[in-house]
Amino acid sequence: MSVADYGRVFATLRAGCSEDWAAYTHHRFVAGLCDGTLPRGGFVKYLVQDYVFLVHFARAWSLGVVKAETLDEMKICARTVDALVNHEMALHVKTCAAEGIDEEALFTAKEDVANLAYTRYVMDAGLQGDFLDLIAALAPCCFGYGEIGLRLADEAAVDTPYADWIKTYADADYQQVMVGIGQMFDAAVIRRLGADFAATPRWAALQKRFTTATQLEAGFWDMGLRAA
Ligand SMILES: Cc1ncc(C[n+]2csc(CCO)c2C)c(N)n1
Repeated sequence: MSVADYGRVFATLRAGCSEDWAAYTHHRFVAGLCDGTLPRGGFVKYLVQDYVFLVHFARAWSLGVVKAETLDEMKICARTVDALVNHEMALHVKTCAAEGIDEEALFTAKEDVANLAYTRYVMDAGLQGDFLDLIAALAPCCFGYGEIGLRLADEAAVDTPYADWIKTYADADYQQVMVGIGQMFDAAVIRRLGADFAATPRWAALQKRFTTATQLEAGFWDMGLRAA
């Protein structure tokens, strides 16, 4: 498994904002997860905020069901909503429970503005635009964490206390979900814009959605470091 398996659309968008992409995926917060030097307080603050993030992301993926034009698009979006609310959030609940934070406290946690800005930006991309606008804004989250998970599984210190987090995103089943999302993205873009999608007049606007969401991901890590 490698990022090459995430598809052509993602590869093109990633190459279209390589500096922002590097700032997101090689952020100091990520380096701290990798070598274990990230302060625990920063990680817990991040996880609490990330729980709220996933609640709103599940809403945005649900909007994908509404905006889908094919059954395959609908299935992938519905499956992702299920993965988020019934599986991915379990990591947050388990880790936070060990810190004395229960799920009710997670659900009602006060959102940091960097968190709020990101999820509402994605939601608005989908409300204002069509399915492609929505998925361009959703993409950095999926493929960025997939890419980070794969890299950290190789590079992480054996004794990093963040091995559970890394395992969640490097996990083969999880990677397969990312590959499925990447295939759906490719099909959705080619269906609407054609195989030469990057040469179409719409492409710049879709790249902008992806780049902005990538910058908001970096801002999310910054928030975790502010708490540390
Ligand atoms: C700030 C932030 N960005 C991305 C993810 C990872 N993520 C969230 S939804 C999703 C798609 C389906 O699981 C993925 C990979 C996260 N947890 N927190």
